[in-house]
Amino acid sequence: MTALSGLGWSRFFAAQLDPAEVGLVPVRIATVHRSRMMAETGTGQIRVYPQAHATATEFAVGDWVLVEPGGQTVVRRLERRTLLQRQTEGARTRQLIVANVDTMFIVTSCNDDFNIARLERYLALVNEAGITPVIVLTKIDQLEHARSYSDEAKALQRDLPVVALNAKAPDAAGGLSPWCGPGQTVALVGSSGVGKSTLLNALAQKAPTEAQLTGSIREGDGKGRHTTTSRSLHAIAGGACVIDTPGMRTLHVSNATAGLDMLFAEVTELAPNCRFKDCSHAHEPGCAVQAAVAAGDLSAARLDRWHKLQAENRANTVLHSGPRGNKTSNAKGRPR
Ligand SMILES: Nc1nc2c(ncn2[C@@H]2O[C@H](COP(=O)(O)OP(=O)(O)OP(=O)(O)O)[C@@H](O)[C@H]2O)c(=O)[nH]1
Ligand SMILES: [Zn+2]
Repeated sequence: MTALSGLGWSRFFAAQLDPAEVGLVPVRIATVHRSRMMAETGTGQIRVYPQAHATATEFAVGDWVLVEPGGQTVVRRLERRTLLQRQTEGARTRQLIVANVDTMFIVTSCNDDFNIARLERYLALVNEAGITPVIVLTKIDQLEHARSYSDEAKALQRDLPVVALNAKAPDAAGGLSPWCGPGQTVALVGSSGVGKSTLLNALAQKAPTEAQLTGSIREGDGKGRHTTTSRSLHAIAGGACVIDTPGMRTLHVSNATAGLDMLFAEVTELAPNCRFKDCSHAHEPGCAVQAAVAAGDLSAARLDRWHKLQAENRANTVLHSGPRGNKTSNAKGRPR
């Protein structure tokens, strides 16, 4: 394993290099501040600058960029595998949160933190970004009754991987190893206190060499309070790396139409069978979705959450007028 693959470098990025670019050095953006960025080289961090015509806000933590050997100016940013972004209130442009994350561990504990509606929000955003979601249920050692959190989590989305573990157990990282191979980048989200730091430490302790730890894992005071909000990259067990994403604490669903369709695939697939093409699945005659609820194939509560998230997505998605006055969503230029 090379130092770069421990930072998430993979064939997807290597394949993008032109023959003319073989002399350039790939580095990975670890922090972005106004005009200043720090990048991981595999042996340490260097300061890098956007090209003259660009600004740092066009870059996201996790981006791979090419620099001249010994240089600090970005020559080119490589195409992203995935991009998590969000609409900040009142802003016309979208804020880039993190790029090139392969797997998002959505962490929740097997207690009152477990909240289906919130997990669905995370899933919609993670799906939309092109990231593979994995639900990680922590604190199984503290389960008081036999409620099947795993079954409830699996029902949230088709083929959704769900891993239940005790984050404090010595083998905690083992359950996450399928997503932590060389060249992989993972990130964790979840509420305060669910065990994200505990899991991070479990993953980091199994890193092949201490020297590969390129940053401190815990940017806090040990009581769950974060003293710094800077995001960074860390090498972890199995040859993968993890990116801190504190920016995922607010969960407005916007520009997530495809992510919602994937989350609610059973509803999405029924819609073409409705009598009306633009059926809202609320009160129309001949609605295949309502029929599925009546037949007991779809729960009314799930459809209710579908309605709520659809409405929120519509309200928060900023529409821009395209060149010919055609309205387009600013997510990926999908026509609406
Ligand atoms: N018994 C048990 N305790 C756990 C488990 N996971 C985490 N804890 C404990 O729960 C508390 C909170 O864990 P953290 O890892 O700090 O939670 P966090 O998600 O990082 O929280 P923030 O830093 O506030 O975002 C700690 O006391 C952990 O030891 C688990 O699976 N089982
Ligand atoms: Zn319908």
